[in-house]
Amino acid sequence: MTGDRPLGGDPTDTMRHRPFALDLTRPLGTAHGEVRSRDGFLITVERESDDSPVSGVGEATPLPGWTESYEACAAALDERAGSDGTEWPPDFPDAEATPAARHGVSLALVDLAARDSGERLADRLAAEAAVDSTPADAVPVNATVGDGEPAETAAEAERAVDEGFDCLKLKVGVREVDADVERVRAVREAVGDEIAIRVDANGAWDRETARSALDALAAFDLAYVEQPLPADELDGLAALRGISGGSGVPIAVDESVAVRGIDAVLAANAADATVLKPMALGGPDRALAAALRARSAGVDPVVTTTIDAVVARTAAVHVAAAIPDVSPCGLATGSLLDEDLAPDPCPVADGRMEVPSGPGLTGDAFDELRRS
Ligand SMILES: O=C(O)CCC(=O)c1ccccc1C(=O)O
Ligand SMILES: [Mg+2]
Repeated sequence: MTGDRPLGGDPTDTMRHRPFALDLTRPLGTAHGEVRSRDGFLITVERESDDSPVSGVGEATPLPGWTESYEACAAALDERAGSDGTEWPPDFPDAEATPAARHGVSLALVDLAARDSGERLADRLAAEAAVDSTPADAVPVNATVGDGEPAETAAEAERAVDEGFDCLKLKVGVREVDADVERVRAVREAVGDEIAIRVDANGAWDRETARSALDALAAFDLAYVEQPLPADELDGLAALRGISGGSGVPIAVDESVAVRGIDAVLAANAADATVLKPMALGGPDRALAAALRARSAGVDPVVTTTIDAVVARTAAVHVAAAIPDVSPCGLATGSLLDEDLAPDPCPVADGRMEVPSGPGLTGDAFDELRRS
């Protein structure tokens, strides 16, 4: 056990979970393999101690590479003591061993607590983390573009820009470096110089390949290259950064944070920016804490998900809103899912996502989910 307690939690809370399975509209090609479907658990918690029952909802959608396996997540949720409300406090899922399970449980509890006190989830999280500025009402987001042929990738990028995105994230590392360079060139030519372009290699390259990729990609004014090396290679990542005479392309980490933790990443000086997935870090509270630690170390935090369903995506929007002046986040992924648990309460317009006004995640909008 990491021993940390969730926000909220009361002896009269009862918690339940049920499985769901959602397909993507089409597979998202990444160097880590194709993401085709998202299987997870919806978690509901209810407090029935007084006349006005309050409820909360959470989501645990594991993705190996970032979180525990589906089976380990299921076991952590099944085995959690106190799920019938008779034993409290329950064994809380361990943030390092089962981050997705902990995410689901802690989200349900903090949603309940925020609904109980009439606060937006973002406001509740910011207050608990002692953030002194008021969370935003909208957060900037990037468009997510999977692997594909250069013309296909450029067309998808152009569509995103037409929809109002001014920051694009392209998956790379599925193909040879030369082929990826042509894809990035095609996108830069298609969208012009005003659009921010990020690329995400998902740990595909070794040090030599990464160095030549960064040298070749330096021509395209990239905002950053995400996870150019495998998660564990913190020293290699530090060496790739501009400060040590590299290509000048900023480096972001993602898998490294999930695998090694934010403190190891910061101590190693491994990154200019850090991607933070609440599902991989054990919950919205832990993701916000990591973002604030990164920010104070001069590392730019970016909130994304593992293509989560609407409950966890909405929670991630609240986390992003609680980070002062957050950079574009990878949260505009609802359209990648063929179906979802509930209608999306966060419209995307002009490259920004609206933060629901609450209380909790989104007022009463998930109530039907809570009852199901
Ligand atoms: O950051 C984004 O734009 C969307 C999230 C994303 O790319 C992703 C989705 C599923 C699994 C891994 C990743 C990733 O960032 O590597
Ligand atoms: Mg990534």
